[in-house]
This record gives sequence, C-alpha cells and structure tokens, in this order.
Amino acid sequence: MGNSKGADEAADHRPPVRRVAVVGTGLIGTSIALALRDRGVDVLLSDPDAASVRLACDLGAGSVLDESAQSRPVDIAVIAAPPAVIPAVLRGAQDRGLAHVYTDVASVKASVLTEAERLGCDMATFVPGHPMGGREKHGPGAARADLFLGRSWALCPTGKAGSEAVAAVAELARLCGADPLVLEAEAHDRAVALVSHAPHVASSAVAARLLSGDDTALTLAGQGVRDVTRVAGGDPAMWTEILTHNAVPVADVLRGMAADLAATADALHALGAVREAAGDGDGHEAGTSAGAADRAGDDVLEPVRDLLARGRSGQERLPGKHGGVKLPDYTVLPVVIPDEPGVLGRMFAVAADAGVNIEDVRIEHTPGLPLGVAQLYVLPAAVDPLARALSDDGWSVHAGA
Ligand SMILES: NC(=O)c1ccc[n+]([C@@H]2O[C@H](COP(=O)([O-])OP(=O)(O)OC[C@H]3O[C@@H](n4cnc5c(N)ncnc54)[C@H](O)[C@@H]3O)[C@@H](O)[C@H]2O)c1
Ligand SMILES: O=C(O)C(=O)C[C@]1(C(=O)O)C=C[C@@H](O)C=C1
Repeated sequence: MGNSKGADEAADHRPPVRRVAVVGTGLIGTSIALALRDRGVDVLLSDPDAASVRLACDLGAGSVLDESAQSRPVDIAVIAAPPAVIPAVLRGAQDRGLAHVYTDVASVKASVLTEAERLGCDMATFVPGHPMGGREKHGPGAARADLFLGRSWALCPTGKAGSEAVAAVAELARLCGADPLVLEAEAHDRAVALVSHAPHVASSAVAARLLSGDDTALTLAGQGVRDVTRVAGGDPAMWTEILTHNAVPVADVLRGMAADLAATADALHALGAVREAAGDGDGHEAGTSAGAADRAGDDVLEPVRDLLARGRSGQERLPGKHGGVKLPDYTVLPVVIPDEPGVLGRMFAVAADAGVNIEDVRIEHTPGLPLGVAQLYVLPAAVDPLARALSDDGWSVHAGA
C-alpha cells in the first residue's frame, strides 16, 4: 500500500527548513513547534485562542506570528487545527501568502483534500500530513518535543503537488524525529481506521462498560484495563469529528471486531449452557456426564481460542514500539510517599539539591492506604545519587523494585 519511495526521493533533495509558522497551537501544533525549536528552526505561532498561543510561547515553542510585520513568506506553514476547519484556514493562509509550502496534521486525509480542492486551495503547494504520534490530552500544556520520535508521518500529496513542496514537508517530519511515508489519501484513511480510529472506539467501549461497575470492582482495576483504556481519555468532540470524517472505513473495521466479540460471547454462553446441562455449574463433577460436558465444552470454546490466537499474532505484527529509534533510557526509582499535601514538593527539593533532574513522574495510589508509590524517571547515572539523597533525608526508596 504505502511506501517511502516518495519520501526517499524527497530525501535526495533536502530543502532547508528555517522558518515555520504553526497555525493552531494545541497539543500537536505546540509539540511540532517545540521539536523544531530544538533543531534551531525559527517558529512563529498563531491560534484564535490567545491563551493557547501565550502558553505555547511561554513553553519556548516560538514567538507570536504578526502577519502585519511579516516581510516575506515562511518556508512552511503547518495547520494544526481540527480537521473540519483546516481547508478554510489553508485557503485563508494561501490567500495571504503566509508560506511557500503548506501542510496540515489532521488525522483524516481524503475529506480534507476534497474540501480543500472544492474551496479552490492551491494544491501545488499543499502537502497534507499526519504525524502518527499523539496523546489522549489536548492543548499546549500537554505538548512534548519528543512526541514524534521514531513515529511514521504520513504525507498524502495529490498529483498536483510540486516535488519541492513534498521534499520540504518530508524534511519537516524528519526534523521532528519522524519517518515520512508517502501514500494516497484513501489508503491512509483505511490504514488509520485499522490502526488508530477503530482501536479508539474499542477502547471507549471497554471504558464505557466501567460505568456499570461498582466501587469494589473499580478498586480491583490493575494495569491491564488502564493500558486498554488510555486513549479513551481523548477529547470526545475531536474524536467525533475524526470518526465522522472517516466513517465507512472505521465502520468496516468495527463490524469485523463486533463479529469476533459476538462469536466469543456466544461461545462462552454456550459453554455455560453445556455445563449447566451436565448438572454442575463448574463442570468438574466426577462421572461420564462431566467428562462429556468437558469434551463438548472444548468444542464450543473453539471461537475463543481462535480469537485469542489471532489477537496474539496481530499484536506481534506491530513494529517495535518506537520504530527502532532509541529513546532516552530512563530508570524508574520507586519511592513510597505519604498521601499528604506538599509531599511531592519536598521530594523534588531533595532531588534538586542533589543536582538530579527528574524526567518524568507517575504516581500509583494504594487504595485504602494513606500511601502511594511515586515512580521517578531519571537517567541511569542519576539513580544512585538520587536514591542516596532521598534515603539520607528519610524517604522509603526501593531502587530495582
Ligand atoms: N491528539 C492526537 O493524538 C493527534 C495526533 C495526530 C494528529 N492529530 C490532529 O491534530 C489536529 C489538532 O489536534 P490536537 O490534539 O492538537 O487538538 P488541540 O485541541 O490540542 O488543539 C487544536 C488547536 O486548534 C485551534 N484552532 C481551532 N480552530 C482554529 C482555527 N480556525 N484556526 C487555527 N487554529 C484553530 C484550537 O484553538 C486549539 O488550540 C487535529 O486535526 C487532529 O486530528 C491529533
Ligand atoms: O497515543 C495516543 O494517545 C494517540 O491516540 C495517538 C494517535 C494514535 O492512534 O496512535 C491518535 C490519533 C492520531 O491521529 C495519531 C495518533
């Protein structure tokens, strides 16, 4: 389906990307801006939400785009707004001559392209894009410069796009640490229906079931359900928009999933019926009828085994988590913390005094206990000094746990 040929051809000629405008400074726009700033690119920011631009600027993502003071077009304008508004924003930016080349980041491509053409956008300078990195959070406050490291970045230029324009946007993707991949918009939409959009719906379906659980059931929730439902925390308005723009491909994948789930539910119900008929809810009664029930149960379970086996095979087909790119290797230092105000501040102060930068922190709460475990992510060389400093200060540190 997709291939990186177009991107490779574009790589033969790597146009300099020195000035970029990011229009829409939410999660994705600000993350792109931060990544580009890290590579020394001059970034100009705009968003109808003034607070969003201010926060992005304060995070070091760039400076405010003042079009009245712009004397020349930037190299690339990245439109990082919700899919429905992108064609109109693109048309406006092209009319003002904001950039030499334009791209977007929408999670859907065919509908954006069709509408851009309908609005009379210049398709020679527009190279639609989709970085395959993201989070279940929105807004500039959740932005990260490393969001796209080792991820694919789809480019879906029409035949009208100039090769210079494609090369420029491929270079922008590489500057963000991603691997550009050129493919047709329709092929892109079918692919992301399978690897992103239908999985999001499945995650929401699992998470929605949790509404029927009582507090005891939810207290038992471990990491498994948290892994499966993480993306369900995404913005419902944004996801409704994404799904409606890719409706049929997503519906096709969901029908396949629904068939698998229905077959599994039928099999498990049938197993219950077989066991009940054998006179033992658990099917472990000694004697001929229990043995026959076990054999019948075995046959009935075939669809379950089949789904689990296919599931494992499908999971194994996913390329390495970060596409083979080495991310910083953090070590986790668990520290037991009391559940009381100011505790994190005190712990971070000890780390600061020891000259250790805490790269990330996650907190596991222990239900029913006034305690939690703070997982401190630090560079390997910082583990010993941090563990020593915290232990000396009386903290309960569990290196290697
Ligand atoms: N969230 C993800 O994981 C993810 C990943 C890849 C791509 N995308 C795509 O990125 C785009 C932005 O998503 P996000 O997650 O950054 O959302 P977000 O809500 O964090 O940011 C969207 C930003 O667009 C701005 N905006 C709204 N209307 C605008 C307009 N007319 N002109 C300019 N800016 C406007 C908003 O004020 C907001 O700051 C979407 O098209 C989405 O499909 C999202
Ligand atoms: O990691 C996440 O939180 C995401 O939802 C990212 C994700 C994905 O499904 O992989 C979601 C939507 C985007 O269009 C691209 C990436």
